[in-house]
Amino acid sequence: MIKIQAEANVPTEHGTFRMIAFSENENDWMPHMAIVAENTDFSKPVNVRFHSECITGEVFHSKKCECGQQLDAAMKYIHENGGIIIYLRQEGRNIGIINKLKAYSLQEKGLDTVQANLELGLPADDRNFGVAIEILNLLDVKDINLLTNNPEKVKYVVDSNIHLNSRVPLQIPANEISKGYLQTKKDFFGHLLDDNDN
Ligand SMILES: Nc1nc2c(ncn2[C@@H]2O[C@H](COP(=O)(O)OP(=O)(O)OP(=O)(O)O)[C@@H](O)[C@H]2O)c(=O)[nH]1
Ligand SMILES: [Zn+2]
Repeated sequence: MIKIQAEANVPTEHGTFRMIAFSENENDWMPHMAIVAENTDFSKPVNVRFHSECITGEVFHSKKCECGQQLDAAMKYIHENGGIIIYLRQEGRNIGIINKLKAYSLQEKGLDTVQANLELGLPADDRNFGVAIEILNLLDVKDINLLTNNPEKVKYVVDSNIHLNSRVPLQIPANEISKGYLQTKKDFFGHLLDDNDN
């Protein structure tokens, strides 16, 4: 069972957030995180994003995906409207950074995101959002607006004890490099993306 291990207020470029670390024990160096905007009103549906770690996109501003821009957009959104980002340590859709770089290497040879994972003998997406539901329960959140384009995340909430009030799209316009990646998300995973954006 995970629990809150530590929490503190952290000022950022997007405002100040309460950062909370969740794990089974305090020696976990990669705990899941929740960042809670100061003006969050828990008596109304809470804006929530489940965000999977992407070191290439978020730290190094990779152009292959839109994860860094989505994280920034979500921080800005919850700073303005209240809400929580649940930052999940699911690098590379939970195959880890070593396997993700191996997959990128295969992508350089022409495979798409999904084909590359399968070629490595790994699932196309190995994530489970159950832990995000657990975190919402620990924070006593019962009703949410979910910031996502991913129908799988929507399904996890619908199948849980949390009420889904609405889905808020979080679309970032494609660039020349991310175009194919976004098209695969739409075609293979059924992500809810508008045509004119990718
Ligand atoms: N295996 C693999 N993982 C990737 C690749 N590109 C991005 N990722 C990972 O994908 C995760 C982000 O998931 P996405 O499927 O892009 O988006 P999502 O979070 O499911 O959906 P949204 O809520 O709409 O953003 C992060 O963990 C990234 O590290 C890739 O080419 N291969
Ligand atoms: Zn990414």
